[in-house]
Amino acid sequence: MDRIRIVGGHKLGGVIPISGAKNAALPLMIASLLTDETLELHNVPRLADVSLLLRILSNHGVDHGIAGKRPGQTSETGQSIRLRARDIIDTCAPYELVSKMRASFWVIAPLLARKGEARVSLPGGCAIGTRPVDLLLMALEKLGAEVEIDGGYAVTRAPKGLRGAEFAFPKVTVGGTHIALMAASLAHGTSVIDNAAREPEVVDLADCLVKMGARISGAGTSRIVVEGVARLGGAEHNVLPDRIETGTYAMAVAMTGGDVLLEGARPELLQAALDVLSGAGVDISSTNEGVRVRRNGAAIEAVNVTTEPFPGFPTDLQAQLMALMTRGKGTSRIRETIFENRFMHVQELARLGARIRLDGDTAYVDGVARLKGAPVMATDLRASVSLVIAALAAEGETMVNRVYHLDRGFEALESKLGRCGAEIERISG
Ligand SMILES: CC(=O)N[C@H]1[C@@H](OP(=O)(O)OP(=O)(O)OC[C@H]2O[C@@H](n3ccc(=O)[nH]c3=O)[C@H](O)[C@@H]2O)O[C@H](CO)[C@@H](O)[C@@H]1O
Ligand SMILES: C=C(OP(=O)(O)O)C(=O)O
Repeated sequence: MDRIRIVGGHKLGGVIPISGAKNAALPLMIASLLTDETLELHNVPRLADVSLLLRILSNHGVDHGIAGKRPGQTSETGQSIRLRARDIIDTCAPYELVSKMRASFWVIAPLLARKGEARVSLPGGCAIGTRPVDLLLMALEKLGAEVEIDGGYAVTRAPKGLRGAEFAFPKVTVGGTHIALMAASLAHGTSVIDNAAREPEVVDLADCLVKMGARISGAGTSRIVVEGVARLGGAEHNVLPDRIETGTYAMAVAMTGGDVLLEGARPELLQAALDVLSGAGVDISSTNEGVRVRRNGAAIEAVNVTTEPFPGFPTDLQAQLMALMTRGKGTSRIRETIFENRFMHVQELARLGARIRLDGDTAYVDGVARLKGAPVMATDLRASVSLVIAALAAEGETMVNRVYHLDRGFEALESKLGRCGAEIERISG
């Protein structure tokens, strides 16, 4: 199994290109199941989750190919892919594939909308919480599907097609909103989705569906209206830049000190996180090329932050912020409200010398003068990268084990950081 070795203590300086967003690319790829024409996606990150989803989509009959490079795309970052689901050959998504990645469950919506049936394994448990799918199934039921759980599978049928409906999610759910958008786009009649997720990735999916012929208004607000259409067609779409990758590198630069341009980043996608960093004393500025992050000598001030659905501070940046605050001046308070068990990084950060107390959904982080390298291991994607951030500022060597978590969501991590002066290498095997 690969490991990443980091020797801390180097300031970061230079340019880090921001990749396409994993969490936008995945639902966009799944949307290819809604049409028999070609969906061409650009700026798709080269990630393990993308490769796995391609396997899942192939299983349903999606042909895929890598399209030519676009200006600015290197062999290391970003790819253009063409997806075509001429016919759906299988409406079952098996346990072996779906259990590896939560987002793969979302194929349930286009399979049902296009073929009138779907049998999809319930997604596996995950290191950040229980993550039920009750609200996703509720949305499909509201749109006229019959749903039952059979042998660990969600089995849904709508033999006469889905029909538009008006409903509200009792809790904001990104995946629920994605699948409601896809299903409602091919339903008979109009749907109104209240308390919809406002995340930029939802807007990106809606924009692409509109290019495919869907009639959607209000994406990005908590009330989305979808007028169903009889069929959708092909389209070409650029995946939006990854706001979580942007925030992660911003925190890495804040941690080590230095001056880095996050090229292609869009500040409006993560304003809450950038505001927290500014409040902590980090110099953040928007330029025509992206977001510039600087910290030269100033102390990192402690923060008081609660994770919330967009436009609030994202749960996917909570672990990274916690890593940064291990070097903060005073005690930071970080409250996690989205996932009940997203603190697996706490015990690993402690190996590096961090002082963190947990009290229910809140972590209290007492800043320390120095961290020291150690072997660490994390159990999920963002927790893993929080260890990388801490290691960049720790004295001596840190070995981050179980790198496959990082490969799920961070494209070319070692070379992006290495080119900015970090001492970081992957050790294979
Ligand atoms: C691939 C992808 O885009 N993943 C993101 C997506 O996950 P995902 O779409 O799975 O997260 P949700 O927004 O659905 O989850 C939000 C909350 O709702 C709960 N819930 C969700 C569905 C349901 O049927 N029942 C239920 O109770 C969840 O357990 C969680 O407590 O949004 C999360 C919240 O921004 C991010 O952390 C993930 O990175
Ligand atoms: C939790 C995440 O992903 P997933 O929903 O695929 O587990 C994430 O991207 O941080």
